[in-house]
Amino acid sequence: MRWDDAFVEHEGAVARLRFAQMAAALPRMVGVVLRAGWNADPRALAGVVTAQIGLGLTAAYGLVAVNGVLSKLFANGPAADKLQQAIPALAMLALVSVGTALLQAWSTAMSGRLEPQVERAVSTRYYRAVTQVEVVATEQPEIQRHLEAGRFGTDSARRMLSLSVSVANVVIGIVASAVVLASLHWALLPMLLVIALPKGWGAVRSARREHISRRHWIDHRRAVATLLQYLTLPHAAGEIRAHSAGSLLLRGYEEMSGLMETEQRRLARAQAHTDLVAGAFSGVAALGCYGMLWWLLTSGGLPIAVGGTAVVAMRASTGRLTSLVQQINLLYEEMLQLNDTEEATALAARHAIPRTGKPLPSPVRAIRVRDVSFTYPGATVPSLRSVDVSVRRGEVTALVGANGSGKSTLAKILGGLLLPSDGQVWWEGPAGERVEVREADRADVFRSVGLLTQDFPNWQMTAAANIAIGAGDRPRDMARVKEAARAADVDGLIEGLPHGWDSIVFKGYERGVQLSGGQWQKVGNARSRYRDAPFLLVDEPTSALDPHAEIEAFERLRTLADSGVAVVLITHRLAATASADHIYVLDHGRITEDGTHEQLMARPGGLYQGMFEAQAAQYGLTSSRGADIPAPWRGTAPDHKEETGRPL
Ligand SMILES: Nc1ncnc2c1ncn2[C@@H]1O[C@H](COP(=O)(O)OP(=O)(O)OP(=O)(O)O)[C@@H](O)[C@H]1O
Repeated sequence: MRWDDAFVEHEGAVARLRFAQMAAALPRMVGVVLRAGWNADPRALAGVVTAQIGLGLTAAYGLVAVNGVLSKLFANGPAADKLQQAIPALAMLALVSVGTALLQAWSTAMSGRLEPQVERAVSTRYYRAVTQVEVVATEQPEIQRHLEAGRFGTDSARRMLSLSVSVANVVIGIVASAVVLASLHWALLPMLLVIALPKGWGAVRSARREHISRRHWIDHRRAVATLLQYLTLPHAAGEIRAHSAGSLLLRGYEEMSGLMETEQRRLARAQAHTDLVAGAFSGVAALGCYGMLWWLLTSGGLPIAVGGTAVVAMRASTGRLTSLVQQINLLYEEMLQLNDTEEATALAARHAIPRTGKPLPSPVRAIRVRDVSFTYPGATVPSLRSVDVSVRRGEVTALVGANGSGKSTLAKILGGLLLPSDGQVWWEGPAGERVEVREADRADVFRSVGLLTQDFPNWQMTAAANIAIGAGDRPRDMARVKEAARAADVDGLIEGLPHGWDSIVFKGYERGVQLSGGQWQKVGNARSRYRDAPFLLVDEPTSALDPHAEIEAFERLRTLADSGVAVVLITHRLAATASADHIYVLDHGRITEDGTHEQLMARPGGLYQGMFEAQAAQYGLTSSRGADIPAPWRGTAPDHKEETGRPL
């Protein structure tokens, strides 16, 4: 389950990334973090930067003070006098320590304030971009993987900020030491670099290796996480016990974890090898440096006090370098992850639903689908072929057909979620003025549509939120939430729950309750009603309802259509479609028949007639015209056509 295709492609890209390119990428990524910090809280960012510069200066003054103390101590004269003369330099050292502590505290307070804001800014930008991606783009596995990979870097921004602060701190300290060392003797500076380089090389190499590995195994990690999630999910609890699915899942987890452990072992071995090589080179370099210092001291090129300061500075700098290498290693790892998030955000923007477009006619009266074909990305056959459909306000339009015939795909085309591969979808106004969906303002399209998909989400939220989320672009209106719940016949149930509308409709939370499948479907119906849109697309809205609830639900849809809404009903319950104003029959992505129930039943050997009679036979009803079949709203709803007329 490794990310095979993308793995090869991605490995190449990362492997080609040379040290210089990575060194160039680091400031860019730190720039992303700093920009996010500046936009979120400029005062806190300015505080952190000032504190860091101050810390660099105190480090330099500290070394100057050490040099002052040592020069006095190594000068000629009685010990008491030398100590006396060293007092001002010692006082400066003490002052520098107090200053360092104060600046450190200030930096900690400011970066603590800044970090969560930076994380929020980067996360919000990423998640906003991801939720605006065209549905069809999310169907492409390589896009989906890149978008998914971006998720791991959202908190990297926070860690990068804290690491950048530490790195800046250490770098400023090292630069200060370097300046002081260079001013003592020019040859001391290259020594510092020679010690640092091998460790820097080792750190970058390890970080790259880990990152490449993480990218290869991204699908694997997702699968392992999903397996574990099933084990604790309440809705899977029954099957896990009754079908012994738990042991199967655990076995799968163990096998997959075993593979990951092998990879971890490989990484650990490679890292140990790199560390050894880097440590050996660094050790040899340190030996050479101290040898050179010895030579400078013995050949008289360096006074003994300066030699002492150099040893203090080099020891401090070597300590700082070791910490710098560790910090840069972490920083680099975080940078690669943040880079993934930035790339995912940019990719999402490239595949985003356009934000501009022509406004729809006001009011929209109909949607006309003309000669529309649609093929899902990666599919070899089209799911829709040259489809012509008209959906009018004030009517119930039914889509029927065998499994996989294209009904849900057509509903998504009607709702503007998918754009046709060929053909047009026109949104039409009262005087026949029209806008094609590709040119339309899609936000306007989405505002005009209420949608209940077959697999609508059961949000782990309160009952009220589960309905109000049907119109996430409007502030919650409890009166309308209750009205929508009443329209879906679920208000009584919710009000009877121990915490009423505030009950969390998911077991396992405090105030959590469990709803049945049919009750959930009513909540889903209420949600699409709350949308209050002129076009309502409902895909199998009654599949989990009992017979009475089902009949009532269809009657309510009829009433809704009579009030001027266009209802598009997808169902396999053909008794319900019998009263639809117009029925389209799909077969392998084509519309093979359309008309009223009576017209379709009058076509001997027709697909609709065959399906209807097959269902009727289950009830022992045999009429070939379906006259014996009680349509759910026959006789109960007013004659809507007479009452409302056909608007178009
Ligand atoms: N996301 C997708 N990616 C690729 N192919 C898809 C996708 N969704 C559906 N299909 C294919 O498109 C065809 C039509 O599917 P669709 O879901 O529209 O059928 P349907 O008529 O709604 O079926 P059902 O009655 O079973 O709900 C099927 O062959 C299906 O496999």
